[in-house]
Amino acid sequence: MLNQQRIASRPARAGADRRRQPVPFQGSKLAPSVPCAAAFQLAGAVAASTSFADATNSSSSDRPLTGLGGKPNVVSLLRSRGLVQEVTNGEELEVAAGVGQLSVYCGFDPTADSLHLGNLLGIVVLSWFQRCGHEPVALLGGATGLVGDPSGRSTERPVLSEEQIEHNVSSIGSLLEDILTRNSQPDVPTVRVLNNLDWFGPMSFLTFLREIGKFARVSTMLAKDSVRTRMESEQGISFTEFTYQLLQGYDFVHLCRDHGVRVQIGGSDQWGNITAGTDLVRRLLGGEEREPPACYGLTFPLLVDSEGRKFGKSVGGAVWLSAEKLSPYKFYQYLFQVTDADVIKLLKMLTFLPLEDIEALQAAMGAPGYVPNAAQRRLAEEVTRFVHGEEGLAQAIKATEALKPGAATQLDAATLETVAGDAPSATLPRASVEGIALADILVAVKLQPSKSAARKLVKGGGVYLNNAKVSEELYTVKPVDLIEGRLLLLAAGKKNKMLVRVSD
Ligand SMILES: Nc1ncnc2c1ncn2[C@@H]1O[C@H](COP(=O)(O)OP(=O)(O)OP(=O)(O)O)[C@@H](O)[C@H]1O
Ligand SMILES: N[C@@H](Cc1ccc(O)cc1)C(=O)O
Repeated sequence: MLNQQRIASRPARAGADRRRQPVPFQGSKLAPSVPCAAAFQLAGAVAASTSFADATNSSSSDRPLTGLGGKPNVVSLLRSRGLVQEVTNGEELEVAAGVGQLSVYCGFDPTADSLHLGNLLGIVVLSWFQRCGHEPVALLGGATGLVGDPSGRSTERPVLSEEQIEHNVSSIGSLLEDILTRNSQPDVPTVRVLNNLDWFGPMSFLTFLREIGKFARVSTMLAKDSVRTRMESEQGISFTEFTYQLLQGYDFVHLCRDHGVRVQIGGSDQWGNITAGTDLVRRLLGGEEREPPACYGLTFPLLVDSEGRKFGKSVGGAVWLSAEKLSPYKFYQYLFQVTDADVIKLLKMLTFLPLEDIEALQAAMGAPGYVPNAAQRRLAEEVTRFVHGEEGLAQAIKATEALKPGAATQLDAATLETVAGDAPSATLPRASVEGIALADILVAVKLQPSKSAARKLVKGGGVYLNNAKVSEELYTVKPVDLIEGRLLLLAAGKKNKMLVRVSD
């Protein structure tokens, strides 16, 4: 029996498949899973935070921005930032968004225990709706995750166990709630996090067939790209995945009828499922004598890598949003290293910076005196702050500073552990560290090939102990050198770093 009481319908604390036209994203210059040797050279900077008024100033839009209570119209704002691919009834939605508060939802299937950078677009768009006065609803696919969305996939999804899905629902539920709640202002509607297992769990198969299936046309279902492409493949498509669009479609019906949700958003690969929803809303909630509620779908372009593949879990190593799976430092570094060709587009799509600030950065990039990577730094700061908060950003900047060659940053064990995955590390017994010549330790951890080479390097000023230069040839390591009694950061030359853990 499925446990339906995980992330249930709880209020938050504070508050086509066709026409895929992905946004080319050249990817980072550095794959996230690759230890970032080059990244050690990058310096961080403390960023200024962006006020709501600034963030929603989209002066370069050529459309009138009229929204709720003096806030911009969310649809034109999203258009101006390249965040609209298709809308089911664009003009009408734009009018509706200026007239009253809308509830808008984005669904996330629990196919992993974290979301990734591609999914961040959905969170950003939800946040924009919220900033413009509308209510964001994050829907966890506790039920749909058990079925598997065929959209954008050439093969069947692996079936995950109920326990795994349950675990993933709980992890991504907390992540979504944390990000959306932390980034919401006091004067905007609070976030709701729902789980579709709450309504599908208790529904019998017969009820599904009689009350939902009866309203679905098989010809329309077959015409969806997600189904058509798979039908043409050797493997075909299972009945299970074929029905997926009806589950997502019915979510929209349920959310519209019971929660007043009027808009569904998603990546462009979700167009087929989203229109299945608007279609079912018309059929189930409208009739000869009653107008169906006006519901809308809006898709945003997919972020794709340099080879045009959807930026997600499977391609090139996911850039995870959860700090447990990817440290804020690595997340920051990934964004810091996107190419010049991508950075402006990403600033528009992934940050809340005013367009005029982004345009100013763009102009500065081509002008003399431009500090290299200033635009990348801004991108990394803004997005890291949005995902990991001020604390996560501070941690990322501190780690970046600490790993800068010759940095004079005060090191602490937490910072060092943060970057442990990026610098090589070694473990030595305490007796092989305390009272032992630094040159010998350099050899023991293979930073130098021989004692003589190590001594020469120390003497020449090429060795750093906890970021401080040591030039005494026979220097011996003392207990006070150990950071929190257990760690040393050694560097031979400016780039070769090694984290030494001391065991008892
Ligand atoms: N690269 C991307 N750019 C924009 N939106 C994306 C991207 N990847 C996923 N999304 C959106 O995030 C939501 C969740 O998508 P999904 O679970 O399919 O992501 P995924 O992890 O990439 O999937 P997969 O399991 O196929 O790798 C959908 O609305 C989807 O369109
Ligand atoms: N199908 C979406 C997730 C989703 C699930 C349920 C919905 O109602 C909406 C969206 C995806 O794979 O990413």
